[in-house]
Amino acid sequence: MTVISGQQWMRTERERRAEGISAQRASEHNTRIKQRHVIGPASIVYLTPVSHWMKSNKHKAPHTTDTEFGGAIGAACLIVLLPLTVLFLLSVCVSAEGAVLRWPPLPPHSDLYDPRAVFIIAVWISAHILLYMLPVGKVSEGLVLRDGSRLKYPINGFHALCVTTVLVCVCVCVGVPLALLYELMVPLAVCAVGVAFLLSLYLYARSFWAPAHALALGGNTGHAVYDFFMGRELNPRIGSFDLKYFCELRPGLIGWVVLNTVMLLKEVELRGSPSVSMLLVNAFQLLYVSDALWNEEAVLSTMDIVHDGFGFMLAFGDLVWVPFTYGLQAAFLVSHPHTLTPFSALAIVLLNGIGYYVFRKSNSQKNQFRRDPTHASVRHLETIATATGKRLLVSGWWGFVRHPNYLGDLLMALAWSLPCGFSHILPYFYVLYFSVLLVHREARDERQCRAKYGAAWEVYCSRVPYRIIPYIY
Ligand SMILES: NC(=O)C1=CN([C@@H]2O[C@H](COP(=O)(O)OP(=O)(O)OC[C@H]3O[C@@H](n4cnc5c(N)ncnc54)[C@H](OP(=O)(O)O)[C@@H]3O)[C@@H](O)[C@H]2O)C=CC1
Ligand SMILES: CC(C)CCC[C@@H](C)[C@H]1CC=C2C3=C(CC[C@@]21C)[C@@]1(C)CC[C@H](O)C(C)(C)[C@@H]1CC3
Repeated sequence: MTVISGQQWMRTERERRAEGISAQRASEHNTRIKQRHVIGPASIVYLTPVSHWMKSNKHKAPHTTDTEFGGAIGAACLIVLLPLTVLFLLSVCVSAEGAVLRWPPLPPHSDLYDPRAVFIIAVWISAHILLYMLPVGKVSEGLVLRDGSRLKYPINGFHALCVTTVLVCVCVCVGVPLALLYELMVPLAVCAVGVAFLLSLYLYARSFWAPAHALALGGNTGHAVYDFFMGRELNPRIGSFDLKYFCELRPGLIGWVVLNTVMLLKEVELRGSPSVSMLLVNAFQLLYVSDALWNEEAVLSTMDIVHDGFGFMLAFGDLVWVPFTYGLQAAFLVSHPHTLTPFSALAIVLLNGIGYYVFRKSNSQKNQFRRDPTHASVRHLETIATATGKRLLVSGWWGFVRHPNYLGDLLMALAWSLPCGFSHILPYFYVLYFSVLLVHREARDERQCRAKYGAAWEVYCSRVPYRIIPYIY
């Protein structure tokens, strides 16, 4: 066991910086507040293996003891069930007779694989690797890592989206039959699942060569299946190419809107013109993806980049789950047309607009506050001091609920489903899954913040009692 002075964790962030201790390590110092046993007025004993490792042995790999998703058994089930879920949802979506409780016939073996799908996925990923490596846009630094270093990231995702949009427009103008991809949805998804598995195996294998400080604190239990799922290495890179950052925002997210366009083209091919519902789903989701890429730098401080290892969960999430399930509404509308009244279309646009406003304003307010708390747009806001030296906002958006950005995101999710009507639950899959994801994510973040900020977090919770939905949750 390691014993440190009781005052050590109370130092301000500036003092720690002066001593060359990273912000992340500083916050980990405070994480220990929760885990300490005071055995005398000025001494603290750390009990968890992770904190013990951090303090006493920088060169040994972390050993994770807290597991999520039901541990190794839960992870094993998810590794099998998630790809099956994607195939099931796609099969139901593209079949006009299919329903959640009336399964369409399973696609024959031969329909699962198509060499054209392999070619398309290979070209798609290669093109985005090239676009990522183009020396355009600025280069930003990520948060400080455990070893005190900061990684550099290219901020050119929006360029990649623009180039892709131009290429898609050119293809449409010169008559490339993009609508054909609709028929290839299942083999494309199967191929993407293959890529996610291969990538995760590579990530798992290479993590054994990574230095201890490069491992994520959450994915190192020593149990192969669990660690494969959660990811052992935090920021795996080949040279300066960051695999996690690349996958998080490029092939999957941009692939999602391209597949939406394919659905729109297919609808035009079948019915002569796009429906209002299809146009709304396409426009809303394009806005969401454009926003993510326009604000690409903000992703560098998300939980996924800062905290989570890169394993099957994120590889599959980024490369399969996002492109093939987030746009189910558009796929659904191709085989289940739905006509909206002008009034309901207007109401849905309004709902998406409100959701987007809350999502963007709250995310920007926090990002601005974290970057520069003295900036004119945030300096008037009321805050609480914490022992880490960082402050917590208690007015403005973050004084409304503890996760206003999740609330906005959920309102948008609902607006993406409503254009499909109420005949089927399938278009509501995203909003249902997303509610579960955000409630789980909120609980994870809450745990981390409580450990990081201790008493200050309790004060924040009493000042802002609702997590996501005012007066409800
Ligand atoms: N479409 C999708 O599938 C998904 C979308 N998202 C979206 O991504 C966005 C980012 O979400 P996520 O990364 O989960 O987390 P958040 O952007 O909500 O960030 C949480 C962090 O914000 C800081 N924070 C919390 N409360 C305060 C406060 N009162 N004042 C100042 N800082 C505070 C804390 O970090 P610290 O104090 O260390 O700065 C906390 O850890 C959200 O809009 C979410 O909806 C997320 C997941 C999936
Ligand atoms: C397959 C599992 C059950 C769940 C996998 C979860 C992932 C799909 C999501 C985890 C966090 C994500 C984020 C976005 C997309 C979904 C995943 C990868 C995000 C890029 C979407 C666009 C937003 O504007 C954002 C804030 C940039 C998001 C960041 C988190």
